[in-house]
Amino acid sequence: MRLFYLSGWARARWRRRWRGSGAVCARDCKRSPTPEDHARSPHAPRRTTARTMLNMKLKERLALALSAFLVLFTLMLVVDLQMDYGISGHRVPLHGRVRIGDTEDKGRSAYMEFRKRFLQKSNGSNGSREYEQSAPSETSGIGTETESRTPAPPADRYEDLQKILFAQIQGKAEDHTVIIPPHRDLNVLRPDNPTIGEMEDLEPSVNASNLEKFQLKISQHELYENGEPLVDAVLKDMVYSPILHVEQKEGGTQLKLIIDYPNGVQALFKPMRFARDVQTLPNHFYFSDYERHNAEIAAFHLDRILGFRRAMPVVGRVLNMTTEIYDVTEGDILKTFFVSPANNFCFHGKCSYYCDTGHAICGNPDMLEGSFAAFLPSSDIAERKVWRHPWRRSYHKRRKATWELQADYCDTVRTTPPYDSGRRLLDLMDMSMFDFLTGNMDRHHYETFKMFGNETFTLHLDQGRAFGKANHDELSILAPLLQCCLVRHTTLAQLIKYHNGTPLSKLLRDSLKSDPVNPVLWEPHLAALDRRIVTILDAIRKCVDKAETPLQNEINDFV
Ligand SMILES: Nc1ncnc2c1ncn2[C@@H]1O[C@H](COP(=O)(O)OP(=O)(O)OP(=O)(O)O)[C@@H](O)[C@H]1O
Ligand SMILES: [Mn+2]
Repeated sequence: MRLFYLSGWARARWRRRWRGSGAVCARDCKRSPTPEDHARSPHAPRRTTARTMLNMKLKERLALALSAFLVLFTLMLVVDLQMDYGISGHRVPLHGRVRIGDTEDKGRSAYMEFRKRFLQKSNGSNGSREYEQSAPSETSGIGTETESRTPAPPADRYEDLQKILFAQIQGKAEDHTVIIPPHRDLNVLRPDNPTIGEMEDLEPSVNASNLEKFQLKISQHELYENGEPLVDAVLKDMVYSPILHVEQKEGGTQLKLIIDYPNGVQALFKPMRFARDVQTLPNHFYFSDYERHNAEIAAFHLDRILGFRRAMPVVGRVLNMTTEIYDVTEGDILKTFFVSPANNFCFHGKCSYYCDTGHAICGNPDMLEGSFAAFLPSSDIAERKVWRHPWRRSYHKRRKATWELQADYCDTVRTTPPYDSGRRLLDLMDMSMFDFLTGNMDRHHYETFKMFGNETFTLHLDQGRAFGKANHDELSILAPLLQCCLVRHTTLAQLIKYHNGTPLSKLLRDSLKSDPVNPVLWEPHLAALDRRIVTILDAIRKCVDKAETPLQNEINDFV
């Protein structure tokens, strides 16, 4: 209504315009029309048509009328289909969800839509919004039976998956092909679980640092035990110990510093570049994304909450760039320090990405926040093996990786050592879920400790590119899980526990409160965790359904 209301001022302007144009016409229309005017006149063609009609025979006139009627009727049908007036008897719900590029599924989705509406009606509820919201768009491809038979539940508690977990605890469903029960999982069985200290016959010296003690306690199946008090001790040392020396770490793509503390303690430092709410640039590929120090901190906490314990302890700390970096370093890096136009102290170091004046790391004015990751044991004590990740991305802006092109890629991986037996493939499934939760697309390699052979855990190293897009869930990170349809009983149990109980976002938020640079994560990143858990659980459910009724679900492939 407001649109049609004209103020006094506007009305006056409006009238003036009309009067103005009328005046123009009155002036112009006085002169005799030229042939050009004739052609322009709206009456000219109408007059010609009438004359032609008169000259026609009756038969021709009838044929013309019939054609006109047919054209009109066709037009009506088209309008009917679009607007659902019901003339054609073909009803398409006006607000029905339309899926683009889903030609095969047309019949089925129409059926699903009907069933959904029918069930809601008969249930007398208005739960359609909740239903739509509880169905994650990424995995709600072709509806499963579970989706259709549920009359808009307020929240899906994944009771079907819980049933399998319960059966496995009671010693049933032991040969499940998707959910691997504890008694078939070497991470649970742990027939042997020696520590690095035991393997190397090393004991911490009398005045050993907390980190040295921690390193010697790293075992075949995890970095540290659940509740290990040394974790907190190591974190505290990295925050409160004086920094004796700093040098740039060789290798790697982006700037990192090695921090030396007293007593031989070392940490890997990644500097803060942006505020917490700065997201990955939309036109940046994962491989040209900047590293985020807070992602390293949050990922350590998340890895611990999920019970993996495969990430080294990481903590945040604010440094004085003058006394804690510039004064205690030497070499080429010194030449890269400068004072910015905003009077902040900056440096850029030397590395293959973003190590130039345009991408400098700047303090405020000389206080710089960063992440400090406890150092892994040196290669003299525990050498590491670097593995190419089978689901590595192409790291090329146009090329695709093999796993993106082959739907049965997992069959190849499953039959190739070390993925054909033991815990390794299950570890990659965990890593895929961990990375999906954090949005980390940068898992090109992974590392293990050589001394433990193949039956050892995979380290969760380098989470610098995680937590970059809070509102985007990158389903391709789940490709290992989606293509192999394999998950540890223990991992699934954890995910269901967080989904049905205290949300993962809350647990992580609470855990991060102990960090000196808290708040570590932007809230939307925390919210994303709860949303992504649902996607993972949906994916596992689809795998289970597919395993139980393979033919019916053949078309339900995700990737
Ligand atoms: N906590 C640690 N202690 C000791 N060394 C580490 C630690 N974390 C990582 N490293 C080593 O440093 C290397 C580089 O670290 P990281 O992967 O985090 O940096 P990066 O610049 O992201 O590397 P890239 O660009 O190759 O991914 C790793 O491959 C690993 O071998
Ligand atoms: Mn990296």
